[in-house]
Amino acid sequence: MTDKTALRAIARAARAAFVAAPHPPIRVDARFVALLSSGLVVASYVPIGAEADPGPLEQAARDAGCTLALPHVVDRATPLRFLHWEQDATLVAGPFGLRQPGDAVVEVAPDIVLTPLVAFDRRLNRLGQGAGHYDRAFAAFPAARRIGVAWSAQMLDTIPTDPWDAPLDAIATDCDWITA
Ligand SMILES: Nc1nc2c(c(=O)[nH]1)N(C=O)[C@@H](CNc1ccc(C(=O)N[C@@H](CCC(=O)O)C(=O)O)cc1)CN2
Ligand SMILES: Nc1ncnc2c1ncn2[C@@H]1O[C@H](COP(=O)(O)OP(=O)(O)OP(=O)(O)O)[C@@H](O)[C@H]1O
Repeated sequence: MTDKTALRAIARAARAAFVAAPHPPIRVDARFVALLSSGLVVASYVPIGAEADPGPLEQAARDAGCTLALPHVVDRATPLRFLHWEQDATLVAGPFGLRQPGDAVVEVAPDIVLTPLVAFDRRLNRLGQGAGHYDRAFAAFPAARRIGVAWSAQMLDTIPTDPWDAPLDAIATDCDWITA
């Protein structure tokens, strides 16, 4: 646990330095587009701080006729819910500086989860915020494809894993599409 905390600090510093300089957007790999089809529910996220902007992947999903969703968070302890994200819908302020759909918006089950990362490694292990929101979401939707989204600078050599950690299926960065 302490290990993960120290690695988060390293990766957040690398991420902040990366976005402080000019950088390309997240790449849309043809292998991501190949996963998309009309009617699939793709959960994305609204980036905060120096997080990677998943916008290009969202656009590809909308172009393919997918339905978009966003996580809705109440606090650290409460599992997140994925709510329908109508294009141009008004988002409301949530905890942690997040923008999210209002809590009355319809809940959906994601087929693909675009997952914000604090850090990742080549073996598709990830570090998030440490509140367990995505760990619990992956347990709740085991059939959903887990796609990490991060800047290339957030890659670490090795991320330690705990029994509850599910590896990602793929990671989209500004320069790579990483799979097993
Ligand atoms: N953009 C985005 N949306 C997201 C997440 C995320 O990581 N990023 N989540 C991921 O689970 C969920 C929200 N859960 C969160 C849990 C804890 C913190 C948190 O502790 N934030 C720190 C700042 C960390 C930083 O600078 O990177 C804080 O508020 O002190 C944030 C979000 C769902 N939505
Ligand atoms: N299925 C689950 N149900 C309840 N709690 C869980 C579950 N999976 C993980 N947790 C808890 O969530 C926390 C996750 O901590 P960890 O440091 O691994 O987060 P993380 O890897 O940064 O991932 P996340 O993005 O999900 O926060 C741990 O306290 C763990 O006990």
